[in-house]
Amino acid sequence: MYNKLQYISQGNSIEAQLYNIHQALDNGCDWVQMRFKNQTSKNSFALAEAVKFLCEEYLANFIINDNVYLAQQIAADGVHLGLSDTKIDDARAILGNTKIIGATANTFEDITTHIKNGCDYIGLGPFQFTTTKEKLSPILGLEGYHEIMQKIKNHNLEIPIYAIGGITLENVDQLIETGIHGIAVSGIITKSPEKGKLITQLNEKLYANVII
Ligand SMILES: Cc1ncc(COP(=O)(O)OP(=O)(O)O)c(N)n1
Ligand SMILES: Cc1nc(C(=O)O)sc1CCOP(=O)(O)O
Ligand SMILES: [Mg+2]
Repeated sequence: MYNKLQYISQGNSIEAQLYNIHQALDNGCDWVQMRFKNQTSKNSFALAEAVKFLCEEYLANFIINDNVYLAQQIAADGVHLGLSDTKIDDARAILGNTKIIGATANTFEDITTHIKNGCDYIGLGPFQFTTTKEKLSPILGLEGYHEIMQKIKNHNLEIPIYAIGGITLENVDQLIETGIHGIAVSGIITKSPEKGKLITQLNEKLYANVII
């Protein structure tokens, strides 16, 4: 089973990214997506190497946003690809079958296409407005999640769905009720002054009904 809480990294420098990722790991996150936009290859590689080392130390999953070749180069656990990024089958050909490939969806049709193309999980969003990402797709809201999750059930599709976009602690129970597998969050963790408490609360909610 994939972990249910994915932290998407933030920070405008290598140092800021590393600080934020280290804090998230140290306070209980076990899945990091390194999202470091508009950087030189040298900077991205340097950060990725350091994050890989950290994630190994904390036994956390480590995937990279957008950059399939970087994920291959540093042997990350996988990659997350958006609707305008590298195609899933091309990424699979590069990374092989053992790596995680996540894909962004905004509609039920996006999800069925991604499943056909062999992705491992879906990031479905945006749930609500967020300043973390520019050029957001149409906001889904709770109603959008209910509709799409219902269609997934009706078509007997099985793939982990992660809600994403402006999610706060207060949204998590209602999102879980729609049938999502987990959440991918950035701002609430980066900005939290009490990361340990927040991540514990998020994990308690996300794993409340999991029988081990
Ligand atoms: C888990 C997860 N879901 C969605 C996204 C968004 O990916 P994308 O649409 O490619 O946008 P950028 O993150 O690249 O700006 C994500 N990163 N992670
Ligand atoms: C990276 C990303 N992708 C989104 C999408 O809808 O595809 S929303 C988003 C931002 C997630 O960060 P936060 O938790 O700070 O809103
Ligand atoms: Mg992308």
